[in-house]
Amino acid sequence: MSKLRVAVLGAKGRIGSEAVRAVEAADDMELVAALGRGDSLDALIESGAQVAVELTTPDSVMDNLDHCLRHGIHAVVGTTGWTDERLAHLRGGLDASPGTGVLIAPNFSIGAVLTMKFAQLAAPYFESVEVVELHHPRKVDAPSGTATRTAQLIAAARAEAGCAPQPDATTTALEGARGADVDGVPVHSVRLRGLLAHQEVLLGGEGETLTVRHDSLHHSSFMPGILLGCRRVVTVPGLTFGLEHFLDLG
Ligand SMILES: NC(=O)C1=CN([C@@H]2O[C@H](COP(=O)(O)OP(=O)(O)OC[C@H]3O[C@@H](n4cnc5c(N)ncnc54)[C@H](O)[C@@H]3O)[C@@H](O)[C@H]2O)C=CC1
Ligand SMILES: O=C(O)C1=N[C@H](C(=O)O)C[C@H](O)C1
Repeated sequence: MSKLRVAVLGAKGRIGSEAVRAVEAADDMELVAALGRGDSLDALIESGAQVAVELTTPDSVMDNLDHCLRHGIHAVVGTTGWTDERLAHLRGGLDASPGTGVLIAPNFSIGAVLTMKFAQLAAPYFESVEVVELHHPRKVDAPSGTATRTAQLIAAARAEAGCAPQPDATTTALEGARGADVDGVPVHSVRLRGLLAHQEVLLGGEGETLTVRHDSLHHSSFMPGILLGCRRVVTVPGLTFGLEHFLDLG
């Protein structure tokens, strides 16, 4: 059976360099290109890549994806910075490239995907929910893509269940003290030397609290999700948002 031809964009970065090793080690894949900032995207076409794994920066991802879609190359995207406007632009590119698939995964680790599921499930049963994400200090964006997605899922679950707004008597606060407001859910970002990628969802009700915590301790935690994404994205045209859609979570 022929191997899946995979390229990695952002190949010298923290997660990109790990992805290069993971693709090289996968029996069913061939690493055909490993591109860094400044490398010509023509190499993607010349390499015959079927899938591009996009692990660059929020300022590069859109141009890279535009290029992939123009050439019918499927994409597995871990890069953060997604807004409604960016998603609308991407959908336009996909409409013009029928048959091409793009997976955007706010988080490739199974534990983080489950954290989001658990938080979504629990959120309607508690009066208060806040998200705390903790990352290494070289991260350029805040809140994390995972925390933003988690808060959006929580807010949607609470809206669907008809939950009242969260109790909060704050009338004066130093700017930022209550975190960022993502669809009504406070999200707090910590940047700390020694950490990699961590998240807590704090839920509070009458006389009880529940904490759902996930820790990525090494970039290897993201690799099974990236490889799964490459295998599946070539079979699912259009936009898939969230790795959970490629997992059988029941
Ligand atoms: N979805 C997930 O599970 C994960 C997502 N991430 C996200 O992946 C992105 C990268 O994270 P890190 O590796 O920590 O950052 P990093 O800064 O270590 O790596 C990014 C790399 O991309 C390169 N780059 C920038 N523009 C480029 C371009 N146009 N073409 C090719 N390479 C380019 C940079 O030179 C750098 O080497 C971030 O948005 C981060 O949030 C990181 C870990 C897990
Ligand atoms: O920058 C990182 O490191 C990570 N970025 C992603 C995010 O913003 O959610 C995924 C994970 O948290 C690691």
